[in-house]
Amino acid sequence: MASSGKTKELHLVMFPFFAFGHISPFVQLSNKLSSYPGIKISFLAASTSVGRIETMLNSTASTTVIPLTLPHVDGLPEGVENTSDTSPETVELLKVALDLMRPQIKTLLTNLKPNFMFFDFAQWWLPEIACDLGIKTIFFTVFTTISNAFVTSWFGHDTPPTIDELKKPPSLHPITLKTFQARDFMYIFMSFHGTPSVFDRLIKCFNGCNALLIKSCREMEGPYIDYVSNQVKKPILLIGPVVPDPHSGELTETWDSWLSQFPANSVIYCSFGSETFLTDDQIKELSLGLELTGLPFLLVLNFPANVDGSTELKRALPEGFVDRVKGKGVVHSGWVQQRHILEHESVGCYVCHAGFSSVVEGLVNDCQLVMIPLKGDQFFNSKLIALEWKAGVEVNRRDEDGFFGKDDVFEAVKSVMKDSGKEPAKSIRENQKKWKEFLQDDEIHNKYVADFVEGLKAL
Ligand SMILES: O=c1ccn([C@@H]2O[C@H](COP(=O)(O)OP(=O)(O)O[C@H]3O[C@H](CO)[C@@H](O)[C@H](O)[C@H]3O)[C@@H](O)[C@H]2O)c(=O)[nH]1
Repeated sequence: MASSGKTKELHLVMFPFFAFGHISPFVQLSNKLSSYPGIKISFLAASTSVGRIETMLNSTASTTVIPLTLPHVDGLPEGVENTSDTSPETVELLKVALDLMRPQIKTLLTNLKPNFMFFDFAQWWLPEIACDLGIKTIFFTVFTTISNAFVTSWFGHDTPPTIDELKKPPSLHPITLKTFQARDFMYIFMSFHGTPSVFDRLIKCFNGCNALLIKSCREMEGPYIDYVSNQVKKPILLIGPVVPDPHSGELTETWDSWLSQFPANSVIYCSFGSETFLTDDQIKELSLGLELTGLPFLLVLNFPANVDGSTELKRALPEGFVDRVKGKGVVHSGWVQQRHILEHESVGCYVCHAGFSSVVEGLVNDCQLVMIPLKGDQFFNSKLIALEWKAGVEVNRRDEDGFFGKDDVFEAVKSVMKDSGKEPAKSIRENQKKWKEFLQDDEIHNKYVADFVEGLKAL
């Protein structure tokens, strides 16, 4: 092991799945830990993502990004090494490539000899090779504990749960899922290209790791942490809320001057993160709903990598919409400086997909959250925020297919943005403030990190 010598250095290897929604939390974890004395980090990444990851990591001498070579997989175009470069048809092939990397990772670990390997949900084979090499493994789940509680509800089932069972997960009682949400979850039990399903990967990760690391804390998700702990029967380490470090740089002049024309807290920022795409119907209803509110808005809509964003926008937006909202609403496709935008004083409402980093960024910037969760963990994040923390609202959807209409969007925005002195807006704002304070409390963060490092050393 590398920790010999007087410094008692801990060498950690980070290995997220090839998706920025996964890479970002691993980067945030690395940034929290790299400033801790005696910690050295090696960050494994597909070679085409290295440059971007290096810009996200705090530049300390103790963190190194190590490029990986993805093997050739029939059907996966050369150079496609991240979910952001794939199409829905090829996305599962990234897991095929990942599974073929076992020998490469084994050689790398043999040379690096780290103390701990932090790995992601897809690398089900990792604990086995690490164990052979005497390296301890930490399964770092990038999802909220409520999402993990849902998944672990089905531990011990011989057959996949039915839609009706999925709608009433024992771990979430009394919270239930709608039919369209339960149907979406059938995905995790499906196998593609002969590789293990997400559920089978998760079981192997939970069972094989030495400990589970969750980016949450008792204050945020106490009962779910207890539930997961009971289900997985492994030590659980908590790193606390992973709130991104203060960002650097300024908001570009174009967006700054556009937003600055409007009164404080009046603009709706609407976006769906890095890998969530809306259907044509959803785009239509959402844009008409934003128009109905009468508030200024910045709507960001993205599309899979294999289609042209501006062509898709022209096709999907309602006829005449862009002209009608000119001066008050703007639609954009592509990456934006989300944290700078949410921080802008004119922005007061964030309509989003409930990706967890995004909701945290909304809460700490005093934006009222209106959530339209579209897949997977987003459904649970939204329930946590809207039903347990009561710090935001979810747009009403039809049970069977998840349809929402323009009026549903309008009503949800209205409920948090109009009459802020009346219920429910009043208590939602109070709760948002309470969570903002908690999420920004450095003392709590530092204590969690210190306890986590001690917990790691004790393993
Ligand atoms: O144009 C953009 C889009 C995103 N971001 C940033 O990207 C991050 C997105 O984070 P989040 O909303 O948590 O994740 P996504 O990458 O959108 O979502 C994926 O990953 C999350 C887990 O990390 C899951 O909760 C989601 O379901 C999954 O879609 C945030 O820091 C945003 O500020 C930008 O800066 N600009």
